[in-house]
Amino acid sequence: MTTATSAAPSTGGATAAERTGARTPEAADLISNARERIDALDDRIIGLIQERMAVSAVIQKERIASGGRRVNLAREMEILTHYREALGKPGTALAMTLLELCRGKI
Ligand SMILES: O=C(O)C(=O)C[C@]1(C(=O)O)C=C[C@@H](O)C=C1
Repeated sequence: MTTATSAAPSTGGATAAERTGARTPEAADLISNARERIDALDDRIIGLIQERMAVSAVIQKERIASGGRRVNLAREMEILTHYREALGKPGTALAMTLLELCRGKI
């Protein structure tokens, strides 16, 4: 087994081991590739959240213009349940954060 000590010029001279915490070049390679996929997924997730915020703003504007309130708690309960059923308890926290991003703090 070789150790992961090769320097990476594109990242300020840190070794693959330092960048990834791996102890072999093979592990460092796998981790680097998987991190690229995670970065790409995070970019898509952020884009989807921004799209969700825009759609939510359309709904809220229309409801307020029609004389209604910004917030619809019954709908928020449906969303919280949806996320909790899909992701467990942390899903509820995630949905609450999404709702805060979309309608502000209440
Ligand atoms: O579905 C609505 O009625 C919305 O206004 C959208 C939304 C959301 O972002 O999901 C935002 C605020 C409401 O309190 C409930 C849900």
